Amino acid sequence: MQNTAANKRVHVAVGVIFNSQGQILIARRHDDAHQGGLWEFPGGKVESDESVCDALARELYEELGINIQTSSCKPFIEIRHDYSDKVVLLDVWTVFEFDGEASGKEGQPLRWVDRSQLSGYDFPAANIAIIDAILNFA
Ligand SMILES: Nc1nc2c([nH]c(=O)n2[C@@H]2O[C@H](COP(=O)(O)OP(=O)(O)OP(=O)(O)O)[C@@H](O)[C@H]2O)c(=O)[nH]1
Ligand SMILES: [Mg+2]
Repeated sequence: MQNTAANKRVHVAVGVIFNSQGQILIARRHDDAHQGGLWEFPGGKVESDESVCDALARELYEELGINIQTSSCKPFIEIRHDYSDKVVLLDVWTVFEFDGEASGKEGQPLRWVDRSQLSGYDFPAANIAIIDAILNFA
């Protein structure tokens, strides 16, 4: 099989996590990661044996040390984006309830920000549509 962007498509579970003050959690991607140095909403790749919500719960525990109930993730938006080196399907969910205090388990910087502050951070191109949806979210 050719090593094209199309067969490198990755399905990603992404969480827009709100705290009790309505702030949203963002994390800075490692410099050497794909889209490194940019800010992201936490999450990661869905494994073949997982539901998207199970994948999100696993990734949020691994990356942040928080626990979510799968009943507390709600579908928000799906974004397909073609980077020159890979195609991603970002399956974005909101999370309003979690246990524990988020910390950067992989050494990544974290910030809780008001949604009006999101425009002050650099995100991967696929995230523009996610941020628009957050700004229009009731
Ligand atoms: N988690 C996350 N990934 C994003 C966002 N926006 C975006 O384009 N991506 C892309 O989605 C892909 C997968 O995300 P990831 O790197 O978090 O995957 P992962 O946690 O499983 O990482 P790993 O490969 O180190 O195991 C990356 O190519 C990344 O550039 C976002 O807001 N959050
Ligand atoms: Mg990740």
